[in-house]
Amino acid sequence: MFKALKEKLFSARKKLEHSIEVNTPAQNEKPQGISRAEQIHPQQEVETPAPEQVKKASPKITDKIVSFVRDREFIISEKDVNDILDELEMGLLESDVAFSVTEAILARIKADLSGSKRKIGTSVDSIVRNALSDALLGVLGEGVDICAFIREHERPVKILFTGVNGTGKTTSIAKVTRFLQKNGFSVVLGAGDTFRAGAIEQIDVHGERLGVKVIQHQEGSDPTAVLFDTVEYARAHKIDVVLGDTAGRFHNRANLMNQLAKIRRVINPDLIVYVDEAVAGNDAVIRAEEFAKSVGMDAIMLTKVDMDPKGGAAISVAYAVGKPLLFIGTGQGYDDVMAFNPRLVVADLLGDA
Ligand SMILES: Nc1nc2c(ncn2[C@@H]2O[C@H](COP(=O)(O)OP(=O)(O)OP(=O)(O)O)[C@@H](O)[C@H]2O)c(=O)[nH]1
Repeated sequence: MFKALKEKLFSARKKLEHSIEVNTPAQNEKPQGISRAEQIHPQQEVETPAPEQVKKASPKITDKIVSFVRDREFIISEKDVNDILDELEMGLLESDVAFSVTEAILARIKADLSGSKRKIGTSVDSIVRNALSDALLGVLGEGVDICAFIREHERPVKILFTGVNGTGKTTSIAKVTRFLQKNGFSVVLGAGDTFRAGAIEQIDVHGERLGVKVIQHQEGSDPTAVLFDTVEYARAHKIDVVLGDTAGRFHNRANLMNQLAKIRRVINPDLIVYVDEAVAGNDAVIRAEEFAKSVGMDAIMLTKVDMDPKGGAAISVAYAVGKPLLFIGTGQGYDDVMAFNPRLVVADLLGDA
């Protein structure tokens, strides 16, 4: 996942480490006797003992100087990081990370690194890695534990899927069904996309394969009525979760937008999940922003992450919209779905997974 983005982050990480390494004493240099004091950078205001004093120093004094040297701190200058951050900025933008998100990542790294202090003996690698990790987590947010969310809410929990046509919404509903089943929840599906020809049949096929009931009406019927019946069915059969399909829509289609407003009013969903595809890159982020402004959403699902080496949409969308990325689709099979866990994703991006 995110091969290109990983390479850019890796390159920036190594260059930052090198820059800090050459401008402050090397991490692996162990203070060796008294001569170590002489290696201290002259700007660091260390009172370097005169060589003759050092020669005469008792072992105890020598130990003290060595430990003093080891505990010295070196300030990492803005210069050490600036050039590399310019390069990282280009790399992030090329990977389709949104401009505002790129700026937020860079600002955080800069704030964390420049002016910070590095002690002799601390690893440059961990300083840089932590700065990148914090910056990425800052834009990815905390994520959502969907299973905990369902447990904490009154049943049935109503989750509505909406978004742009043709991005894999129906397949995603099937994948989430499988995910919830594996986590011990019962599911009923509502065929609320009554607008697109074939959509009802498509979700019906998924329902049959997954062994879940699909509530459906005629093509062209009122989706609110379908979803209302789905919620009633769930109540009557003590089903944990209602997953409601809705017609894919663009924010400029007034009739479909009004329909969605009606569904929200009547069904009162616990979560509205906006679905779009990661391969759309920055366009997906812009669409999500527009959708959030015009309709509103509670969480996001990005499909086709497996086909997107850049990773920009997945990194950007939660920050851009101010809502968590809930799931990512990672293939065409029912099991190809991951609950989005920012910490695991960052560990993977920085090569620690
Ligand atoms: N590689 C990959 N393909 C996916 C993923 N999610 C969906 N697809 C594929 O995308 C295609 C379209 O998915 P559908 O669920 O049929 O969506 P749609 O019919 O285009 O339209 P809507 O349901 O309205 O979004 C199908 O071939 C899916 O298998 C994913 O995460 N990765």
